[in-house]
Amino acid sequence: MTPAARVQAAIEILDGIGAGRAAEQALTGWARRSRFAGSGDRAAVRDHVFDALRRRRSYAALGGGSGGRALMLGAIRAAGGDPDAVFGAGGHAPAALSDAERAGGRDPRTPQERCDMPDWLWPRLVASLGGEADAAGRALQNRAPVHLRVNLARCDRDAARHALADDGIATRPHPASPTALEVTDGARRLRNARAYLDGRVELQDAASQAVVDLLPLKPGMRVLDYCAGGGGKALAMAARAAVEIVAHDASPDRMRDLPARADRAGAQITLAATQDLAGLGPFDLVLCDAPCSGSGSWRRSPEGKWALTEARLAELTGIQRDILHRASACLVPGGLLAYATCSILDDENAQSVAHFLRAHPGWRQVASRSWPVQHGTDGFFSSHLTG
Ligand SMILES: C[S@@+](CC[C@H](N)C(=O)[O-])C[C@H]1O[C@@H](n2cnc3c(N)ncnc32)[C@H](O)[C@@H]1O
Repeated sequence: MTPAARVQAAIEILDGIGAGRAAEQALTGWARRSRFAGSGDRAAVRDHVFDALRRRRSYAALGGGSGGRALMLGAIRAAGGDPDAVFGAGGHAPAALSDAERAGGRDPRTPQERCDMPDWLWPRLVASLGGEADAAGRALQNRAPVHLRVNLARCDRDAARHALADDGIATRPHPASPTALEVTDGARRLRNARAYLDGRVELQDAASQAVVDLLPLKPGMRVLDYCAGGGGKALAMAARAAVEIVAHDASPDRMRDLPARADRAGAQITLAATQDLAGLGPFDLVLCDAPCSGSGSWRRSPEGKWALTEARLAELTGIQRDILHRASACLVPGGLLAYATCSILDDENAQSVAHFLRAHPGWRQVASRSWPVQHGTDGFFSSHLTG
């Protein structure tokens, strides 16, 4: 496909997303209809689409509209390119620009437009991050790096780097965690790399790894991963210390791949349904990697930025408070309750913790840390509580 034909494909996919289709679904539908597209084409079209979703607001301002054509016109203008080299370039290129399209568009005006944030959310971001809100918003406009966790139960970081290099994947150590690598070249080869297939490395953001590094895990401890999901943190805990891990999730289906992942990593993890928790406890440590807005990972899932509403945020904080309350009942006296989110919003972080402490006299926070998204990882928060 020519570069202009890739832009036309992105326009069609963005129009599908604008009509209500999920981004992945719209991309898969296009790929099925476009057997002529090679892997390089598919990757380039995907990048166009996700770049436009991350920067939907500023591209819409620059392109003079919210449809696929306007967003891609905005993208070209934002990059300082020549729209006429793409629109009307012939073949499968987008049709030539109309006079109205040529005359339309303007620079983004407000900080929230420049940072691609919804209006309602901007004051909350400023309240959460103060002068860093702008930097965080701008960080979320860019693609996320690919981070790996080295499974130290299997090999050390240097050995993993060499094994990956043998399969054409270049990495460098990431400062956020002693287990973290950042892929600098060859990320698309990862799925077939031997070190990935045999469990020496896992895909995991460096801040996610750092959240686990902070847990005071000791051999023999009984640990509950209360919101285990796919089990990324449960696997990281298992690799760090000989602890007994029980994984739980309100939607057990989310844990369906965990047994195979644990096998691959050489880890032992017991899956538990909610009704079994009382019989399996109490635990020395309970990790609540709570459901949240995902605002710290909107580089990876940019649709979430535009889908979040005030009502949904309020619902999420309610769920987080309920989880903290329930999880605290699973601990031995004096055990550690570790709360984490991949959110950069105070509402879900310090405020959810403050609410728990107000409702549970005798409990106190013994540690708290944030990983700002503008420092090269997903935005993350963690708090350690004990009662
Ligand atoms: C942030 S994700 C967990 C990610 C996972 N810990 C990892 O590292 O891969 C949050 C999980 O919480 C689960 N969840 C939502 N509400 C819950 C509840 N009330 N109790 C327990 N888990 C819940 C969701 O199903 C989701 O899988």
